[in-house]
Amino acid sequence: KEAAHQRQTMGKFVVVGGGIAGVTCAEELAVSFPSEEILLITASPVIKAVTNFKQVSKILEEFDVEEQPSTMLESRFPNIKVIESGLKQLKSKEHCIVTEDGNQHVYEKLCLCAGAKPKLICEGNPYVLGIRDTDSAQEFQKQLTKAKRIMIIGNGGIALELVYEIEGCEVIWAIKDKAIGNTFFDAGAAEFLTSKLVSEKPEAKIPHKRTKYTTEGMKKEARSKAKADNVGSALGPDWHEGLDLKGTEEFSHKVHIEPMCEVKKIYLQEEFRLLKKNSLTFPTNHNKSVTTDNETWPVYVELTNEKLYGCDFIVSATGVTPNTELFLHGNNFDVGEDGGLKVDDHMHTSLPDIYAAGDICTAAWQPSPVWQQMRLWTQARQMGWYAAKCMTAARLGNCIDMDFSFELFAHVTKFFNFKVVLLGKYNAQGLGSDHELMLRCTKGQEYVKVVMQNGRMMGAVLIGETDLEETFENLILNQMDLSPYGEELLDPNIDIEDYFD
Ligand SMILES: Cc1cc2nc3c(=O)[nH]c(=O)nc-3n(C[C@H](O)[C@H](O)[C@H](O)COP(=O)(O)OP(=O)(O)OC[C@H]3O[C@@H](n4cnc5c(N)ncnc54)[C@H](O)[C@@H]3O)c2cc1C
Ligand SMILES: NC(=O)C1=CN([C@@H]2O[C@H](COP(=O)(O)OP(=O)(O)OC[C@H]3O[C@@H](n4cnc5c(N)ncnc54)[C@H](OP(=O)(O)O)[C@@H]3O)[C@@H](O)[C@H]2O)C=CC1
Repeated sequence: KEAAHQRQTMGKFVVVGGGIAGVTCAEELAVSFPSEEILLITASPVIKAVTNFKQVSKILEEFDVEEQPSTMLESRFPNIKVIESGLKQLKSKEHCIVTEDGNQHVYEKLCLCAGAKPKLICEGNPYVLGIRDTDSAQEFQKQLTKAKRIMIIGNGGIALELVYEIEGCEVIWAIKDKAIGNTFFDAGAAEFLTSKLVSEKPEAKIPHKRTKYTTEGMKKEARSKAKADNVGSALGPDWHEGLDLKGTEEFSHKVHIEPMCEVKKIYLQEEFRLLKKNSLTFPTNHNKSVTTDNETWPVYVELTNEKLYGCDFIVSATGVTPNTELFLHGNNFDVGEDGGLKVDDHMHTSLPDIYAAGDICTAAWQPSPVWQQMRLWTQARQMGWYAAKCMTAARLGNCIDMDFSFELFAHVTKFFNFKVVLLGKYNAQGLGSDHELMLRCTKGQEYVKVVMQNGRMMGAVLIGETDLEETFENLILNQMDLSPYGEELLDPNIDIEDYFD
């Protein structure tokens, strides 16, 4: 009977997910097959579009991101049809998917781009927030306007951005490591940035790109549906620019770092009262000694260093888990250690005619020695584009080489108002002890680190306006023997661009 309600539609190329990976994939397929209908199925009422794309160098790229109603995508690409409905079931043996609206769609080739969700330190606690999409960011902002003190757990991208942006609220930042920003920096770079964190924030920020949210005209009920299902697309560059991240107090910046610890236990107010333990006040420069806090807080966090703090709420900025659960049901996908769908060097999963791209997938090919997967906006775009190219080649029976963007890891972003460029094995990941570091640092201005192995450049961290990215990108790509140049490589008096011209 249910089947009678289902309208069977035929689709050749079907893409699931309206984030940057899915949209890029659908766009590229639409260009390759202009006379075919490409189906984009997405649970969120808005899609993410890349605009103002700029190739900064061979591999480094910059772009703006716009959140747009799906009709805008359909008008730009008349052969893309967006279906605003969550995917309910994947029947890989039958080459068919079922959406929540009850319809079935038969695919010839399918690309799964359903992203990831925050990996929270504990599920179901109303005082533990994760940040992923526009709705969760707005919820965070709403809670922050009423907060005097919050706790941030995690030491990656989101935590780094938040501790710098939040004003008028005490922030206790608990990290597992000795130094801040372990996913992006070593201790040296962390020290360079920490000095910026403890000094005043500058009045004028450097101009930069921002995410625009053009949600006007979007159906209200559709947005609240996405919110209830927690399936919005991930935020991206400068996501916090549109949000006023201010607590209840008048001071600008108050961050206390608790290094080398994790969360031991979280207590709600009543549980804490029964515990009959003392919590601590916010440590300040003037008062580093341990003092009992007399305030009552909605939630308390006990750390593994035995310190106990009360706060208004906790942000769990502790990484992401790929959204694979639904697809694994009844389908025997190979899954990576991080929970992503394993893909080969053609973005193909272990199941016939199913591809995956972006945060949902785990790169399971033998990577170039200077590339690694990170769940980033840029990689989501590159993977979505390349997956479409591979799907096209498979349909036409053509061979296709791995895209050049996977030759070298390259990421440009901004932390603490500094431009940050990461290239190759920027933290000597996987290089063992057989490598050397060269450093150049001018406090408050720039930090340059290169990772060398056997005289070859393997990676670099460039913080500030160093203008070195293009040259270093080339040096890493061409693996030239740089031993004759020694320390001169970072000599600020030598114009390195001319040197290697
Ligand atoms: C706060 C924050 C800041 C970030 N900042 C940066 C940054 O500065 N630079 C950077 O490079 N990266 C950044 N990232 C990471 C970046 O946003 C992600 O890596 C990237 O957006 C992933 O894109 P995606 O298309 O794979 O997934 P997503 O953007 O998560 O999109 C997944 C899509 O799938 C849909 N979907 C999910 N389940 C279903 C289903 N069952 N049926 C149908 N559709 C479904 C969703 O609605 C969504 O449209 C940030 C992430 C966050 C959370
Ligand atoms: N500017 C940029 O490029 C930005 C990128 N992003 C991206 O968005 C995604 C989400 O960001 P985010 O959540 O910060 O994820 P990240 O993966 O960047 O960082 C997660 C952090 O949480 C730590 N962690 C993991 N589990 C625990 C735990 N149980 N207790 C304490 N710490 C823990 C990790 O440590 P360990 O590594 O030791 O496990 C790591 O420091 C990431 O893919 C990130 O790359 C986000 C913001 C900005």
